Amino acid sequence: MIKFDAVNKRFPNGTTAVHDLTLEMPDGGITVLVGSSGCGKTTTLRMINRMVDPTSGTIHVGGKDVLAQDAAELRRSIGYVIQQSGLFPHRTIIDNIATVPLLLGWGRKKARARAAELLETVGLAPETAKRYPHQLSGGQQQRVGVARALAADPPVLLMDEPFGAVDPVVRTQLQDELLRLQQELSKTIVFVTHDIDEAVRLGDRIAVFRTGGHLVQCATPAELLARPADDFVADFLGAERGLKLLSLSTLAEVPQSPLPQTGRWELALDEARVPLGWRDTATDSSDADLLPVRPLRDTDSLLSALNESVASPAGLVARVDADGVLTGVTSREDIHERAGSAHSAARVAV
Ligand SMILES: Nc1ncnc2c1ncn2[C@@H]1O[C@H](COP(=O)(O)OP(=O)(O)OP(=O)(O)O)[C@@H](O)[C@H]1O
Repeated sequence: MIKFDAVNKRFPNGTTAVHDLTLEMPDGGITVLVGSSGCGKTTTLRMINRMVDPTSGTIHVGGKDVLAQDAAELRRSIGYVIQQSGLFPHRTIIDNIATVPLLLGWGRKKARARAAELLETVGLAPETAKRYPHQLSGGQQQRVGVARALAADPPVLLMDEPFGAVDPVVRTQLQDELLRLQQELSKTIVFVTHDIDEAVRLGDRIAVFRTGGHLVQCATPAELLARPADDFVADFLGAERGLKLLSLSTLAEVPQSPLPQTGRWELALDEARVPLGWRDTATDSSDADLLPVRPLRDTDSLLSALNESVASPAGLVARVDADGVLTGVTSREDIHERAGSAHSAARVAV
């Protein structure tokens, strides 16, 4: 666990970046730090590995006071990922990833073997190893940055806007990868972002900061969305915070029924019973006129289901298994009902 106790950071020019911060970041979880620009997120993160030292207060990592440890040694024992990936431009990818193991005296062979293994872990092809950073896309460079931070298998990973510089599609992929990796590795991760959707998606806990380095609220995503501590947090979460809450529940527990055989709209299926689109039986339409269907799986969110139920001309969501084969349908009313109960549950649960 990472523990901040009454921590203050005042820079020599008089700026208070962090004000009286007391915060616990649990072991094996992702704590996301959010807040507007300049509210002290990066400074908070950098105090964990002593790139910045606090003016007062204490910080413990795994029960040890960081100020009592050698700063360089501490830094090597904590993974660190930043927005511009921070790769060494004149070193190959494999050597970039092997940096910390080499510094720790692992020997070139062992360090490279570990780096090659990590390339695969973060979803990069083995031939990437011999390339240089400028020969990779932004998203690939970020993956290398994550691999490099994981190289010495540190228990703690600090990530400062790691996916801020890539487009939204790549960003979602990188978030998925991080969640998959985290299921395997259970690192203690501190993740800084401006993006509240990213925070809700990744965070086990979210800490919201206000200008002047004040922590306003630290809670699970569901609690934050259902019960923001004050107007500042509510504004920060945005007008759609009710909908964001639905992104945290899945369709799994919403009942489904067999495809109705009557009604104006018919769901066209292929031979394997994979949905193709909605056919309007009131007109003389062909397969080319089918209206689009976006079938959903049990793992899809209630927010996706609500979206699809509004878009579907039949007001029905087509449900499919992992192979895309139809398992049943769910009505718009059932999804609304479930959405309402997800809200009531989040309001009372703490
Ligand atoms: N080395 C420094 N010297 C003086 N002031 C600094 C220094 N580093 C940061 N600050 C100031 O401390 C405050 C907090 O900065 P910090 O980078 O921690 O915020 P942030 O929330 O990470 O911001 P952003 O989201 O824009 O990255 C800001 O007012 C910043 O200008």
